[in-house]
This record gives sequence, C-alpha cells and structure tokens, in this order.
Amino acid sequence: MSEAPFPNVAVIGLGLIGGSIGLAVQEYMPGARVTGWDADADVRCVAGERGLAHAVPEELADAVADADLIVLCVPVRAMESAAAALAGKIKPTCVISDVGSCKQSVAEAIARALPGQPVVPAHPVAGTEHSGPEAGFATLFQNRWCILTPGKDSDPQAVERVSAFWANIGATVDTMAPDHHDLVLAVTSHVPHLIAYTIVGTASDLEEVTRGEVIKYSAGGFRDFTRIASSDPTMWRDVFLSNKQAVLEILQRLSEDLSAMQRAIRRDDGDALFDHFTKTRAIRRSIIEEGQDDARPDFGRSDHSSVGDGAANEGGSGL
Ligand SMILES: NC(=O)C1=CN([C@@H]2O[C@H](COP(=O)(O)OP(=O)(O)OC[C@H]3O[C@@H](n4cnc5c(N)ncnc54)[C@H](O)[C@@H]3O)[C@@H](O)[C@H]2O)C=CC1
Ligand SMILES: O=C(O)C(=O)Cc1ccc(O)cc1
Repeated sequence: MSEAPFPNVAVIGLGLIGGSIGLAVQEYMPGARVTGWDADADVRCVAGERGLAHAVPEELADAVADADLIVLCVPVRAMESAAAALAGKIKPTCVISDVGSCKQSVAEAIARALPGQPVVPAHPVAGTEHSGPEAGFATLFQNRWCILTPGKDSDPQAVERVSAFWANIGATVDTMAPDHHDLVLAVTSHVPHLIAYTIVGTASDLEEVTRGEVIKYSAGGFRDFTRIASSDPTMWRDVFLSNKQAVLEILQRLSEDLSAMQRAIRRDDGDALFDHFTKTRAIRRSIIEEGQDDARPDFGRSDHSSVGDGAANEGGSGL
C-alpha cells in the first residue's frame, strides 16, 4: 500500500457518503487518521458507535484542526455553511474537497466561504437510495468512478493528491469541467431520478382508481423506480435546485421526445415506435459490448473479477 496522500483527513457530514469515506479510509489507508463531525448530535453519536472515523469529537474545531484534507459530505445547499463554519479553525494548507452530486454551484459556494483555501471538488458516482449514519459501508467506492472538477486556478499538486486519495479507497478517477459534469449528470442521474419520483407519484395517485393493483402487479421496471424514488428528499431537493439550468435543459429535450412518442402512438405510427425502440436497443447492446453494463469503470472486463458481487454493488448508480 502506498503512503497515504493526506495523513489527516476530516469528514464533515457522517451520512451515507461521509460514513463510507470514514470506513474506507480506515480499511484501505492504514497510514491515515480520519476524524468526523456532523451538525446533528444524534448522527455524531451513531457515528461514534459504528466507528465511522477514528474520532468523532463534539466540537467541529477538534475534528478539523489537524486536517490536511477536509471532505464536505453534506447536502449540496448546505455546502456553503459547512465550509464557512471551518473559517479560522483549519490550516491554511488544508485542501478542501466535497462529494456533491453537482459541481459548479458547490465550487462557487466553497470559494465564497473560504477564499484563498485550496479547493478540489469531487463527485463519487457511487451511492444507494439509503442515507444517514447507518447506511455507509467501506466498499462503496470500489470500482466506481470519482469525477474531479478542479478550477482553472486549482493547484495541480492538490489535484494529484485528491486523485490519489480516491484511488486509494477504490475509485477510478476522471476529470471534467464543472459545467460539463453538471450536464452529463443531469442526463445520466438527475433527470432519471426526477422521472422515478414523478412516475411513482403518478402510480400512487392512480391507486385510488385501481385499488392497489398498481403496486401489487408492478413488474421489474416499476420496482426499480420505487427504489430510486425512496432516495433522500433533502439531498435531491438540493440537487434539482442547484443544477437547475442543466436539469431544465434536459427536461425540455425529454418532453419534446415524449411528445413525439405520444404522437406516434396517437397516429398508430408503428414504424416510428419500432425504429425508436430498435435504436435504443442497439445503444444498450453497444454499452454491454464495451463492457459497461453499469456505471462502473471496468464492469464486465474479464481482467476484473471482483465486480458484480457483494454489498457494494447493491443499489447501483443508474436506473
Ligand atoms: N446518496 C448518494 O447516493 C450520493 C450522494 N452524493 C452527495 O453526497 C452528499 C451527502 O449525501 P449523503 O451522504 O447521501 O447524505 P446523508 O443525508 O446520508 O448525510 C448528510 C449528513 O450531513 C449532515 N449535515 C447537514 N448539514 C450539515 C452541516 N452544515 N454541517 C455538518 N453536517 C451537516 C446531516 O446531519 C447528515 O448526517 C450530498 O451532497 C450528495 O449530493 C454523492 C454521491 C452519491
Ligand atoms: O442509488 C442509485 O442508483 C444512485 O444513482 C446513487 C447515486 C446518487 C447520487 C449520485 O450523485 C451518485 C449516485
């Protein structure tokens, strides 16, 4: 095992992602010490009991004073206040990172809160529908992507160390511009979650008419939607409000494409439907042929035998 890129790591927000980072550092980075803190005293208590970090002090200052890396793991609209609370309590060289599901607004918020502090934003494309301090597990990031979105003035050495940090806890690291990240994730994650939230609500409204049959006879597809639609309301409210522009752009395209489908059905245009479904089937098949049956870096590659099993893969990161 190579030397830990940061000897002292602090995790702020000890829910699914923060807890998983704390456990992963302890499991895969034996040279590093990890401290944790959460604004919620009950969460700090559970985090201490579960050993999500080496230490979970009562005071924020005690958790962050020695940190070389602080990872903010709070809902995206809480990033600014979580970062502002660090002012005056941290080393000037401490690198600030985060795990927010959208990047442009978060990077701006952290820079506003901590001007002059080195910042390297990150997004592990790994998670589940569960949240809170009971939900984390050490293998969450194994063979998952982590996207870094450094700014133009980010220190390349800090970027390199954050990249090594994520690689040490199992992720494959990629780098993107923040606005590009937000558009890509709007298509692949944010809008799919909105579709799930919407269709489960639609089906639930229909329940009154169908007296329970929608849920009772729901086949695989709808069950997957209910899993996604059970994701944390605070987290997703924040994602949609923080990635507003990209989400609205994709929704506009989606609603035009849905209208085309609606028109084809109304006009009995079987050819249009058949052509469209043939194209989407080819897309799915090409993804599998490329060995990417999942949002995992080398899913299905014959040289990577550990993927496709274990608790880490429960849930998945796509619909
Ligand atoms: N849930 C998922 O699958 C994924 C989530 N993310 C991102 O990770 C971040 C955290 O998400 P989860 O771990 O799922 O949420 P979570 O709800 O499990 O945990 C968030 C924790 O942050 C704490 N918190 C809130 N405001 C705080 C503040 N100002 N200071 C300190 N603690 C505070 C809460 O008490 C809570 O314990 C979000 O930004 C989300 O977009 C990224 C990848 C996957
Ligand atoms: O549970 C799932 O399927 C997810 O998609 C988890 C997830 C949620 C948010 C992210 O930013 C990344 C991954």
